[in-house]
Amino acid sequence: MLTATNVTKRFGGLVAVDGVDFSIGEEEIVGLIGPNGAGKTTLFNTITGVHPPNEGSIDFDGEELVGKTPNQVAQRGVARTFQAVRTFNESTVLENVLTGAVFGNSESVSMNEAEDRARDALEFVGLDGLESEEAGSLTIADRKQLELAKGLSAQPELILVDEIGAGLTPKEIDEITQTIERARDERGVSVFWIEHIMEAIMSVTDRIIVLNRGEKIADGTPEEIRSNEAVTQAYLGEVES
Ligand SMILES: Nc1ncnc2c1ncn2[C@@H]1O[C@H](COP(=O)(O)OP(=O)(O)OP(=O)(O)O)[C@@H](O)[C@H]1O
Repeated sequence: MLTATNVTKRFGGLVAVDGVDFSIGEEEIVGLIGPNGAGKTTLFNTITGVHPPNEGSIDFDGEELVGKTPNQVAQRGVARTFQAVRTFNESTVLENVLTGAVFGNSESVSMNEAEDRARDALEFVGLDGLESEEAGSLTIADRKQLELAKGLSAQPELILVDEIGAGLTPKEIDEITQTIERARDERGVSVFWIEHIMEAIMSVTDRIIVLNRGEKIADGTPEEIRSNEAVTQAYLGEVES
């Protein structure tokens, strides 16, 4: 579905992402981990057109994403949730999801259809009944589910999830993990997921990609990553520095 080749992103003299190759398959949940500053968010930004790579290509179902604007990438079927929750707090829960349903779809969607998709996404994440609440009044956990609903309302083929577990209790992390797994199982969505909370990412991913200082240092099943020497060293380096 998505095949990235030699993706490189520089900021001045800093190579934030350095010649990275990876792929995401149909209905696959792939984790993206690595110490702080490893280049994870930058890699997401290269996919979504926010920071196009200086080199490399990103093929999505036979189409080149490099050169497309963030809007075009979204409309092509790649949704994204953000690390810092970006809800419009004064707007209602339904209005928040409507923005995803209207702007994320490639075909032009009527307002009625957008509202149906938004309500459906809210039901999917368990926020039905809260449509008229102000988004700012939701708990952190519910605001994270709302972020997922915004992404899913665009009916994407791939959703990029950025550190959705931060600040949640173990039970809430479990719930959000289940929503992500159901998105794959029931809606056929592929997931590329940055997460620092290892238990969450180890439990549901098919594969994990590890970045360190911009380079891909491992790509394998959770079991393989757990016992990978280079990965252990990268995280130890982080603790020591
Ligand atoms: N817009 C930017 N301009 C300049 N440097 C940047 C920019 N965005 C990121 N960087 C640098 O690129 C490197 C990779 O940062 P990035 O945010 O991608 O890492 P990360 O793995 O997502 O880290 P974290 O886990 O802390 O979120 C860092 O050294 C960072 O300072």
